[in-house]
Amino acid sequence: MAKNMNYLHRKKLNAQKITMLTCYDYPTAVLQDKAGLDVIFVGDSLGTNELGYEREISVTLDEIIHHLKAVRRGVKEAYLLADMPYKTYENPDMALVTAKKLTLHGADGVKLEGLQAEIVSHLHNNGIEVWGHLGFTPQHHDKAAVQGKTFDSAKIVAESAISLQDAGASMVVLELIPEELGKVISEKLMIPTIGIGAGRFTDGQVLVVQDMLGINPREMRHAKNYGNVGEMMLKSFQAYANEVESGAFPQLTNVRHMKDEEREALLNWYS
Ligand SMILES: Nc1nc(=O)c2c([nH]1)NC[C@@H]1CN(c3ccc(C(=O)N[C@@H](CCC(=O)O)C(=O)O)cc3)CN21
Ligand SMILES: CC(C)C(=O)C(=O)O
Ligand SMILES: [Mg+2]
Repeated sequence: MAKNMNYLHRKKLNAQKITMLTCYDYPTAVLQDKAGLDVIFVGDSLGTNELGYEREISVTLDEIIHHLKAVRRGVKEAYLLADMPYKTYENPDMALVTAKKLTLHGADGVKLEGLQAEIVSHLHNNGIEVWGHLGFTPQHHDKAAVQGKTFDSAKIVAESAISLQDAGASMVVLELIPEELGKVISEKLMIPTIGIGAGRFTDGQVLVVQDMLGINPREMRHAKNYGNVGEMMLKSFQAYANEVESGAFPQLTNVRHMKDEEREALLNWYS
């Protein structure tokens, strides 16, 4: 049976870690689903990692939906989450229109950034599963920096997480915060926390797929490279180009031939 919110909450109760990755295309979705990932996530990091924009705020709702539909076709078991893009949840009504479009196109839940308790409760009251996102939030912060390093700022993040839970959020993502704060919030909340650069003690982890595959050349402290896929792609592209130029590809095994009489007819017609 496909994974639902109940499954994710039960994992926290059983002290089992929740696994999550971003995903922006069909073939990657098929592989992540086959690998048994719990949550497959069409984030607005689509913009910077897949579409080549400078910032996440350039991503439109139509672009998220375009990729969400492709990912949906590949996901059978995992929970499918989609980000609400920048400026698409400015008030409760607009947020509900956006969230309904995303769920209509296959999202099991939607995620939004910041302490938006009124919007979270409106979506929750309308049957939408809402994920919060606190700490460093790319839609509101220009430059990546760890949030909640002082007691006062940490308390604000922790209290915001509690407010999101009280407003009806089902899950909360914690991005770029000290490990101590990630631990405190995860212990305090009933709902599961998913960390990215938030230390070892959150209820689950998420990474951007290009970072963990080694496609993104940028080294980031919070990420880990699990396979030099970027290097494999580069080598494959170079080998292909070299073989086409040298005539080594294609070979006899790659081609198809006509039946004798058809070939004869073609050559007769040609000459
Ligand atoms: N490729 C990619 N990976 C991510 O993890 C990611 C995205 N894109 N886009 C959306 C957000 C933005 N995130 C980011 C963006 C930048 C840093 C970064 O510059 N980190 C610095 C250290 C920052 C600090 O410690 O203050 C680093 O060197 O790791 C981290 C997370 C996480 N998310
Ligand atoms: C970094 C994660 C949490 C995210 O929001 C995204 O990839 O868009
Ligand atoms: Mg995002």
